[in-house]
Amino acid sequence: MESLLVYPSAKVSISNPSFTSGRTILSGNRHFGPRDLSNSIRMSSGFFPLRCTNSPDNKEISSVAAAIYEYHTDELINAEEVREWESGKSINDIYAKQGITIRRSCRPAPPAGGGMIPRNILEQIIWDKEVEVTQFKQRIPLKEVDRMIEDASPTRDFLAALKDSYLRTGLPALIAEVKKASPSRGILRENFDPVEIAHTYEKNGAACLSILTDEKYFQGSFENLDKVRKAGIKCPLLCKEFIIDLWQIYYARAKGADAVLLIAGVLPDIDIKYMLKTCRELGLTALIEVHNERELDRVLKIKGVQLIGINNRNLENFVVDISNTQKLLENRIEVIQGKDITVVGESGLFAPDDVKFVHDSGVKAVLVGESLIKQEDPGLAIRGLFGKDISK
Ligand SMILES: O=C(O)c1ccccc1NCC(=O)[C@H](O)[C@H](O)COP(=O)(O)O
Repeated sequence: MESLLVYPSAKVSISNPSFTSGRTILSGNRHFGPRDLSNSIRMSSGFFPLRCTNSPDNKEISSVAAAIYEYHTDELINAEEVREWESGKSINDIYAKQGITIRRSCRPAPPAGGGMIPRNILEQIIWDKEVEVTQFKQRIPLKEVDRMIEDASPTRDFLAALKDSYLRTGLPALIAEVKKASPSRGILRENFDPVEIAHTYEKNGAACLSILTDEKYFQGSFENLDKVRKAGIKCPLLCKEFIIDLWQIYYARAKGADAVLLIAGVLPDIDIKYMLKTCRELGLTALIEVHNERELDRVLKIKGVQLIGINNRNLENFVVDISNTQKLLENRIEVIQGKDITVVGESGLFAPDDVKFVHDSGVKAVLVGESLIKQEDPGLAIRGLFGKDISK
């Protein structure tokens, strides 16, 4: 059965049996915009096979398309990005207008002429992710992921766990990161047992855990996420991944995630909106990460955002500066509090003074990897980071 390739903000195409963000639409296929869809799709019930009456060969399309179609609220259909895409503007031009400097390579079907060279490590990671996700989707189509989700246990409330911990300790709630390696620091821990680390983090007061799933750059895996989830850990789990496609969100849910990371420096507003909606439907919390004022202001305009992470690390050049959290919150804390948004301070936190500094700036949670994972007992290291035992 052929499937409908759908990109939320844009064109759809009948081509191969998976759905993808439309940037990988293959040449030679006929493209449809959301308005075509609204006239042509007969929905059965929500998530199930449909018939696309204006497809070239009137084939059944995937259930995913139904889910995506449902998302075409008026707001999204009329979004400026959709109009721009339909009028032929390139996805990277649309991104650039929102201040997104990370381009898409549209691999594994490169644009005619090719020749794009990544401008920085984050761009390289995203381009590799485009290929990886395409391969993953061929191996495990969404229908299969859907079946896996049916067997998965219910999600736990990531945001509530952060809020409870903050109320209990009066200190920023800890999201402790299970991270073996990183592009900026190389191997952080040789003797890496994700389940053992997760247990010691939980025992020593972490409210939630962040599990790296990227293999190439962080030596993480979805298997680690699955293992930690099945090891009796009660803390809610963040799937720390470079998400560029809805499939990854479904897969994260199937593998035991309670929350996913959405990076505003990589995703345009319309993707963030779709992905937030998908997260809500799957019972997942979305942690939306920003690094600069422009990204934060974009995200603050999106309805339904509850959790924002301010990354002190510039992912394009690895420079870490914890005053970034203060700089971004300085003039926005009232707006943020008014919307009841919880802010997480991310990266570069090593000592109680660092935690106090970001707390004073307005964060109610922190995401910490390196300074814990490098210690012999990463759980005990939590006491050093907070200057006290936060488990009681
Ligand atoms: O950590 C990196 O080198 C890195 C490089 C490129 C993209 C993302 C990267 N890290 C993700 C994170 O921001 C951190 O894992 C997280 O905030 C924890 O930071 P830290 O406590 O400094 O390990």
